[in-house]
Amino acid sequence: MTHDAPTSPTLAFIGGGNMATAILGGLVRSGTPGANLIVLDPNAEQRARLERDFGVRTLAAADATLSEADAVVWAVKPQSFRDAAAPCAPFVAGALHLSVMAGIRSDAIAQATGSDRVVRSMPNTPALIGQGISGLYARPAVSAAERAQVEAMLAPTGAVLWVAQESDLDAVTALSGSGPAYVFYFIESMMAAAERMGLSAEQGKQLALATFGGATELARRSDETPAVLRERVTSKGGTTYAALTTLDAREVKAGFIEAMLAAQARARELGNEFGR
Ligand SMILES: NC(=O)C1=CN([C@@H]2O[C@H](COP(=O)(O)OP(=O)(O)OC[C@H]3O[C@@H](n4cnc5c(N)ncnc54)[C@H](O)[C@@H]3O)[C@@H](O)[C@H]2O)C=CC1
Ligand SMILES: O=C(O)[C@@H]1CCC=N1
Repeated sequence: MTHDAPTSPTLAFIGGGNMATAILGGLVRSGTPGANLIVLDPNAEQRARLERDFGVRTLAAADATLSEADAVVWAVKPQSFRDAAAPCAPFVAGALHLSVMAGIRSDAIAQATGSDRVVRSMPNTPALIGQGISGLYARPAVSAAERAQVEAMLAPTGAVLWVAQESDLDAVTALSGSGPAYVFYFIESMMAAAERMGLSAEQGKQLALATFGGATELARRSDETPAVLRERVTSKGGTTYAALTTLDAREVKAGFIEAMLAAQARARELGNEFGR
């Protein structure tokens, strides 16, 4: 899809790091002209990279250029939000705001920007290849058309899932936001085991990636639950049984659930530290 430059909204990104790059890449690939994208980042290397790769306009510090933005995307670390927002606020009170920051509550964003039109999202890094999923929450002041605008902005990065309560985003953060790291952790473990069993790390990686990809696709296409699909792999007294019995003896499932609850608690804590 291509947009005509005059009708394409102008978007300003505050912070031009990993997450901003993932979203910018999707927008540019799907036809948003670089001239309609403004990125504010104090880091000169980030600015040079984004100008070169996407043809965006960049700013080293907040100025009146930001008032051109129909929507502002907040993509700084939660710890940097307050410092980043203060100099931008005079220029962005009339805009729609989309945040990808973990933990920072929409109250805090509305207060810091002077705009009640705030959508919070929690994307994940597969957004870089268009296979992410973002949890989304909109404050009541956000219109249906603006929700659709946010969906269109995020569409090139993958799927979206709206939640009705803002607190649900802490769970989304623990699941899909941090989730790619759990999958990589699992793949690393499989690769380490492969080496212990005499395969090369490369062979281990090939087998692990194909297994993850295949099992995920099977679960997606099947009408059965993941539990039933697991049982189908597990012959009584067989190899999978031996593996799963060991995982259960080590209480890996309970440990995993505890780990995700810790991530959710940390997301809440960030909100308490940096939100209102
Ligand atoms: N990395 C991930 O998997 C995910 C990250 N997030 C959230 O995305 C946000 C950004 O994370 P990343 O892109 O990974 O971080 P990053 O460190 O790659 O990018 C942050 C950027 O902000 C810039 N910056 C610092 N101070 C600034 C200021 N005052 N004004 C403007 N720009 C400033 C930095 O120079 C840097 O380029 C975080 O709030 C994080 O919670 C959300 C979902 C997933
Ligand atoms: O670890 C973090 O805080 C961010 C949020 C989700 C993924 N990375």
